[in-house]
Parts: sequence; structure tokens; C-alpha cells
Amino acid sequence: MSDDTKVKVVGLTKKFGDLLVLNDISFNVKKGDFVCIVGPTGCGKTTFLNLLVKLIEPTSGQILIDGEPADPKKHNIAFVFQEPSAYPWLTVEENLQYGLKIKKVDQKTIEERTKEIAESLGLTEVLKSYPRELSASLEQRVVIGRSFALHPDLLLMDEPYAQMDIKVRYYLEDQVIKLWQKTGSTVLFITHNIEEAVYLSEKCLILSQKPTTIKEEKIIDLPRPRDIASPEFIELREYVTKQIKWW
Ligand SMILES: Nc1ncnc2c1ncn2[C@@H]1O[C@H](COP(=O)(O)OP(=O)(O)OP(=O)(O)O)[C@@H](O)[C@H]1O
Repeated sequence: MSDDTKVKVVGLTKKFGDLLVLNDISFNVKKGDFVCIVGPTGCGKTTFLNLLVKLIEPTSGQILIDGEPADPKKHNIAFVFQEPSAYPWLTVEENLQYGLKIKKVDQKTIEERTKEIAESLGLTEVLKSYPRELSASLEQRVVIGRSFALHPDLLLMDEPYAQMDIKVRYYLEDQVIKLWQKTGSTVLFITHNIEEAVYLSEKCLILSQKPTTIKEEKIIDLPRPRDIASPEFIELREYVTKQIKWW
């Protein structure tokens, strides 16, 4: 495996009973890449992330991170799922610092990261609040902040902005790009929103209907910052939409 491969997926197959969901999928993700996974509803996008973090086991095939079987205990992975899942017994500040304390990061770095993340995600005013005192959208920002704070090697995001209004979503899309540019993390981002995928990614992995295979790996070679109203952007957005064709 070449040195610049972060994630290597080999012959990955997942069945639930008789239902064949992922059908012998293979692909590589380069270190530092930003890949969006798009595809029809129910094609197995979340199943793929669940396999990656070992919530479930594959029927066959494997996922390697840095050449070794994926293991969230060993690899520096952070994830944000669709439903907000801040730790309810901790304040916002304690949530942001949770992973850093487990990793025994020094106190000065913890304080610097907390300040920076709280400012960039608009959480400074609520640092002493508990998740139950926040809206779902604000709670999701806490979860996003908790994962950003770790400066993970691999950041997995499953429709993280689905519940946000459009202004907040645009703002948070720019924040994830900033984090990615600053830390060099590899990002795998699942979304239903094709505009979001073309705005964020260096590559769109387009999945087929079940039994799911990779329909295309589409390179998104637009300069940044991207302009969603430019003809080049619209052309790519329409191309990816046509490839998915779930209607
Ligand atoms: N634990 C499970 N047991 C049985 N079937 C499952 C299980 N988890 C997922 N499935 C089925 O596997 C298929 C893929 O589900 P998955 O949630 O991964 O799709 P998805 O692409 O993320 O969907 P969406 O676009 O709606 O978010 C679906 O048909 C789903 O019903």
C-alpha cells in the first residue's frame, strides 16, 4: 500500500440477513483528502461508517487505516453522527475538553483549543451550560466541536448539518474546511445534499442503489473558496445529481 493511503477498503460486503447492502466495495482514501459519500437513500452510507468504527462487523472484506485493520481504540478517529449526542452530564466546556483529557493533552493546549473551538463554532456564551439547556442545533455544534478539538487524523461525519438552518449550515461548512486545512485531517463526510458535497469535497464517492457498488469517484477540482453560483460549480452539481438518480 502506498504511503499516502489513509483508508483502504477491500472487497467490503455487508448483508443484513438476506439483504445485501454493500456489495464487494473497494476504494482508497488518500491522507489529507476530503471525501464526500453520496448515494440514494438506504444504499448503505451509514452502514459503511458503522463498519469503519466497528459498531458492526462486515460479512466479508476489510477496512484498513494506515495499513492496519480499522480500530477506533488505536487510530485517532473522531465522529459526528446525525443525532446530537453531547454528554448530558457534562457542561459544554467539559464536553469540548472530554477527549483531550482522556488523551492526556496538556492543560495549556486544552485551554487554547477550547477557546478557539468555542469562538469558531459560536459556543463561547454557553460554555457553562448543559446540553439539555441548548437547542438541538446548538447541541450538535458541541458534538462537532468535541471532534474538532481532537485534531483527529480521520474525521467521520454522517449528515452532521442535516438539522441546521441554511445560514448555520453554510457557516459550519466553512468551519469544517478551515479545520481540515489547518490540521491536515482526512475527512469522510456523508451527505444527501449534493450542493454541500460539491462545496466541501476534493472527491465525491457516488454510490449506486442496493446492492451497492461504487458508481463513480468524481474529482471536484474547483478552486477554494468555492462559489456555488459559478457555472463550473453548477455543472458539477448537476452532473453528480444525474449520476445518483434516485427518482
Ligand atoms: N441493523 C440493521 N438490520 C437490518 N437492516 C439494516 C440494519 N442497518 C441498516 N439496515 C438496512 O441497510 C440498508 C442501508 O442502511 P443505511 O442506513 O446504511 O443507508 P443510508 O445510505 O445511510 O441511508 P440514508 O440515505 O437514509 O441515510 C437499509 O435498507 C437499511 O434498512
